[in-house]
Amino acid sequence: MSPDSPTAIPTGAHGQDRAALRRELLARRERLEDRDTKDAALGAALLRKLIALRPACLGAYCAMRGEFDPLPILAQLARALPGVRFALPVVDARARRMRFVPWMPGDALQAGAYGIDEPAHAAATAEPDTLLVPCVGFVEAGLRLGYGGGYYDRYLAGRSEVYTIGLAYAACELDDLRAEPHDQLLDLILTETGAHGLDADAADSQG
Ligand SMILES: Nc1nc2c(c(=O)[nH]1)N(C=O)[C@@H](CNc1ccc(C(=O)N[C@@H](CCC(=O)O)C(=O)O)cc1)CN2
Ligand SMILES: Nc1ncnc2c1ncn2[C@@H]1O[C@H](COP(=O)(O)OP(=O)(O)OP(=O)(O)O)[C@@H](O)[C@H]1O
Repeated sequence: MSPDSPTAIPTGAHGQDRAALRRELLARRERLEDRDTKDAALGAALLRKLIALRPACLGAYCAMRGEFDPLPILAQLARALPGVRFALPVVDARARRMRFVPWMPGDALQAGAYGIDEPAHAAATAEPDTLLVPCVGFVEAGLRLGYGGGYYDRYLAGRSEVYTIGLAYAACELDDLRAEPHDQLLDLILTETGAHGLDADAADSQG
């Protein structure tokens, strides 16, 4: 547990039952207070980190179920880093796979699998060098809990060069989560109160 998140959920209550943990975490996210303040703090930390990283192609996502919405930050980043490209996931639910499709702020979106918005024009495929990863829960070391589809783990398997930034709220920190063999550690996890994950110290020192 990190010092700035005294509320990390003890997994003891649920053992390592990922489905039960997911339910509790999603309920916590729905009950979050001061969402606007938290979103502003997380958005500012994310923008600062991205300007320092200077991605060529940033993979993002369209928020659902109370996730942090990164799209406003993309528009700000485009102004700060001329030439930066973006991509959004397009899900093939039957194959349980996703790929990334080029997208720029203002381009059309339409509802896709699970009701998540995706680019309306999805013929091209992009290969992001930096990826924003929505987290249902996380542990300090950079392990992430998602919705249980395994989409990000499958996408990232064999793409170890992609720099991964998990986005979460501090209330969704778990004190322990047993890694499964397919789980991919995230390089960095940003919340409204700080940085976690493999690269957290570097992020802190960049402010
Ligand atoms: N905004 C956003 N987009 C994303 C993800 C995400 O976490 N957030 N994904 C991250 O992976 C992928 C979609 N993954 C998902 C995986 C499961 C469910 C879902 O609703 N599962 C049902 C279980 C039913 C089933 O297995 O078919 C459920 O939770 O009730 C939704 C999205 C790609 N796009
Ligand atoms: N690289 C992989 N190859 C094959 N199956 C995988 C791989 N990664 C994950 N899976 C499968 O996907 C399922 C869900 O994994 P997990 O519970 O870690 O999902 P998640 O990370 O929470 O979901 P998501 O990424 O969709 O938000 C597991 O049953 C796992 O076996």
